[in-house]
Amino acid sequence: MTDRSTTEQSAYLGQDEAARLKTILEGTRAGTWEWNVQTGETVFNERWAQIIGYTLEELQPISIETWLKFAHPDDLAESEQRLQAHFRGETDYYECEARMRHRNGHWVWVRDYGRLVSRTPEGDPEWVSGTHIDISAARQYQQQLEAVQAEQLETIERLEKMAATIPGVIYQFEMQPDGFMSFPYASAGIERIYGVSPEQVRKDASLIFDKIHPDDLQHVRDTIEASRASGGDWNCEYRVVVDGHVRWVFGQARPEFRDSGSILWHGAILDISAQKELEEKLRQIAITDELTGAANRRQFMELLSREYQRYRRNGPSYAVILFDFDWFKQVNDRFGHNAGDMVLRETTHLVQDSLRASDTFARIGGEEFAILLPDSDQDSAHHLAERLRQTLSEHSFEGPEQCIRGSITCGIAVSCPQDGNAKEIMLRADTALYAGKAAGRNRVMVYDRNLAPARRHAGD
Ligand SMILES: Nc1nc2c(ncn2[C@@H]2O[C@H](COP(=O)(O)OP(=O)(O)OP(=O)(O)O)[C@@H](O)[C@H]2O)c(=O)[nH]1
Repeated sequence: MTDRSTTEQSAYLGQDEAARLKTILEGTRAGTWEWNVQTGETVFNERWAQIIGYTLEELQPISIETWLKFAHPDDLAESEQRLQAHFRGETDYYECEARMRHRNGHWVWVRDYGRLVSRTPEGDPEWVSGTHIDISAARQYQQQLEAVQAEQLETIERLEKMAATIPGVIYQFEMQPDGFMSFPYASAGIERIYGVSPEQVRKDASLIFDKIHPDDLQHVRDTIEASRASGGDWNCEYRVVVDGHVRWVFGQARPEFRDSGSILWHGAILDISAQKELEEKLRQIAITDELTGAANRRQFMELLSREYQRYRRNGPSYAVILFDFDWFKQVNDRFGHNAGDMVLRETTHLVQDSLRASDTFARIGGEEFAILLPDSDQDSAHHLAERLRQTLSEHSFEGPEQCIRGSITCGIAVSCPQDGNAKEIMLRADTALYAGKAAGRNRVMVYDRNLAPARRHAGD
């Protein structure tokens, strides 16, 4: 401490208490007022006048009317009410916020504190004293803050409304360094997708993971881990099961690596069940024969190709049965095309009833069918073909007017290590079928290298 400040300190402490209190008050920049309720006598300090842009001198003569003249009329009623409550002893202090007209015409907000300091011998309020503190800057700041908050609220409401229109959920998903996961934000749509509320998962994401289809859970975890490790977007299609109801969803999110060490993904999960359903319908249409509902040639060749690849990788042998209606042209000619269609449809049902789930049955041409028998040899294929031939030759196809009887000829071929592609087995089965037709029809013929080559190229 310097000599000078020591001297100042001694001078300050040397003052009497009233003078020191005055110094303290001046330091707070508070306007002071004292008012005799009974006589109307009023005393303000210089600061009181300064707050509204005047000197005390300019406001003379001072009375309670001075306050009433400068205070905002709308605030006076409230002020009066609080003052009376204090006089009645209901409050320890009188406290009020009010506007006062500044010399320049604008309003200044003051916080008005006061206290009754004496009563008349009859007990009526006498002297009241208090302070005015200029809170305009704080009020302005408060108003700006409220405006910003209102704007933020409006933005959130707007986003919530937009979020409600999408078939899914907008969210933030957070992973802590210790692996703990939560959804700090999730739009209301999370209820529709996962059957849980945003509040339920705000602190803990495990409820969501419980709803992911068990077959897809690892995939979801792996893709999240890949996004965490690479910093790339998370993209994932998976199933969600809520109350036994399966729903397909597509999730996409971008990770943000935070200073705290946690990762915050911002993204959306959309319900794509309808799209998946449509995709599945289109896929079914693309692989199904329209007339019979059996697989079509494209699907048959696709599955045959997979079986061939499996066989090449030391998989089990497989067999193909091709069969063709005998004299089908005559069926059409005698009974009409619709009756011919009915025979093809009914044949499909009869054959499908005789197959294993792993077998594939397809209509690969007009009245030509093919059966792919995985994990089968020549004997089992022959046995099945013979059974089908017999079933169909004994069957009466009930037409609108008369019963139709018919027969089929089958050609059989089995997988062969020398096959260079999936089509070769089809050529051999076709050669066997052609030989069966040539030998009189209504029979099963197994491929033999001594048979005459096929009349056409099955599988092309
Ligand atoms: N009703 C119906 N007939 C079809 C369909 N596709 C092909 N056909 C008929 O099947 C017949 C096949 O005749 P062909 O190839 O001469 O054979 P086929 O009369 O069965 O004689 P083989 O096979 O030699 O015993 C033709 O009359 C075709 O019009 C179909 O989708 N519906």
